[in-house]
This record gives sequence, C-alpha cells and structure tokens, in this order.
Amino acid sequence: MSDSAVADSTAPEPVPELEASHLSLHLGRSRGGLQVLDDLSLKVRTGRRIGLVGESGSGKSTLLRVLAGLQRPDSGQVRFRGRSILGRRPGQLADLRADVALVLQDPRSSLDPRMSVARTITEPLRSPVLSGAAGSREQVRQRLVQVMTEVGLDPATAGRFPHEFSGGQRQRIAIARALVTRPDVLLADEPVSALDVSVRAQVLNLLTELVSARNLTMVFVSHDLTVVRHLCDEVAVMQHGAIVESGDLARVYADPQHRVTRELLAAVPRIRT
Ligand SMILES: Nc1ncnc2c1ncn2[C@@H]1O[C@H](COP(=O)(O)OP(=O)(O)OP(=O)(O)O)[C@@H](O)[C@H]1O
Repeated sequence: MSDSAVADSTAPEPVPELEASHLSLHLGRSRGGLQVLDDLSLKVRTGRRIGLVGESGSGKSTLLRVLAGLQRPDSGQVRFRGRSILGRRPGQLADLRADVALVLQDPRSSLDPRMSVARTITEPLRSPVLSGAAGSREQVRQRLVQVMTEVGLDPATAGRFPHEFSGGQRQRIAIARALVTRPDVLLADEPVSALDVSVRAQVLNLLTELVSARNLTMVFVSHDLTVVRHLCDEVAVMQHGAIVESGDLARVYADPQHRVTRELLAAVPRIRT
C-alpha cells in the first residue's frame, strides 16, 4: 500500500458542499396535512452530481428549496460548507446566494415578463445581499456578454423581453441568470421537462458542458432516469419525503435495492440493457 493510500484512509472526510441532516417538514392542514420531508439526510460532496429522483409528490422540489435556503424545515439542519444556513438573516446569506444557483422547471414562470433579458440576467449581481459584488457598469455589461455567449444566446438580443424568445432560449436565459454570479453549486429542478422534446437535448447538452467546464457540484431533480444517467454520478431516490436508496449511480442502476428504484428503472427499460 502506498503512503498516499495510508494517508487517504486516515484523513477526515472533507466537509460536504451542502449537507441536509434530519430534515422534517409538515405542510397543509386538510385531512391532517402531509409529511413532505421526513427525517431526511443528504450529503452533497464537492464536485459530485446527484440525481434526485422519485415519484411525483415525494418531496424533491421541496428538498431543493430547503437546500437553497428558500424554505424552512420544521426541524433538522442545512449546512453550506459546514455552516448552518438556518436562522441566518437574509443579509447573512451572501455566500449561499452567490455560490448556490437554482434553475427551475418552467422559464415562463421563473422569468419576469416585464424585465429585459439584460436586467433579468444581471439582477442577481445587483442583489443587496451581494452588495459590492457587481462591480462597475462596464464590468456588469462585460459579464452579461460573457454569460450570454456561454449559454448560446446572442448578446445583441439583451434588450429584448422573455416573450420574444422560444422556450429553449428562455431556459438558456434562466441558466445565464443562475450562472452570472459564478456559483459553485447548481440546484436544478426538472430544468428541461417543460420544454419541447426537440429542444430538450440541446439544453441538456448545454447543462452538461457548463457543469463539466465549471466543475459544478449539482443536485438535479428529474423524472427521467435516462437524463440522470447522462448528467449525474450519484443518485438519491425519494419516497414520502425520505431518501430510500442512494449511492453511486452505476451501482444503483445496476443493482437497485429498493422497490421504488426498481419501479423507476423498469419504467425506462432501455437503460438497463
Ligand atoms: N405549500 C404547500 N402546502 C401543502 N402541501 C404542499 C405544499 N407544497 C408542496 N406540497 C405537497 O408536498 C408534496 C411534495 O411536493 P414536491 O413538489 O416537493 O414533490 P415533488 O417530488 O417535487 O413532485 P413532482 O415530481 O410532482 O414535482 C406534494 O404532495 C405537494 O402537494
């Protein structure tokens, strides 16, 4: 055994980029409400891409919102780089807001129709939480051109409004907005499922390129296990607000242990061949 292998085996585990511990959340009053998160724990390690899959209503979107600091759990803890994000005031969330980006399913609802593309994309730079991060007007303009080019949008269209773009282009605008602060972590909630089938592959390829070029850590919610296999190296399977199976994607896909995982995989038989 080499010296480095000995050192590795005794080294403490690095602090995860994001860590959820024992999250519980109960919502709604009708008929007793619903346990949306149920003692859920998840480690998102630096540079790893986790596919979060599960039946509809299993709590995937809620977990993403809690990880992004947008929803509070009833109990449990969320740590970003080892520090709790719960109980911090909005002004104390600058690191999370700059370094953890969220892309949602439907760009029609996530983009403000009254805001030009330029304003939409650069708005996170002007956020009071990130005061001072934006730089000069010229720096903001340069960053806009850079990030639009990166996501395959023509910077000459920056003055237009979201309705003037196709669904795929609108999702590119949402991705540019998410990446403008140069985050290290991307939380994506079914980012292609609202798009026409014809443009899904293009947007997925763009995400794959960006994630790999920037070495992003990612949590990617999807119904589509084929997409998850394409983008992720770990998978976590949810049911009734809990993670019922997780681990290395190749292992889980090859040898699923939980009934839900087996059913999800059986729904896309071609990926098991
Ligand atoms: N504000 C709320 N009040 C009451 N129930 C809610 C609220 N938000 C979500 N829920 C319920 O919590 C459950 C989990 O919702 P969530 O959107 O997190 O699931 P999901 O796994 O992302 O589902 P899908 O795959 O259909 O998007 C659902 O049953 C949903 O109806």
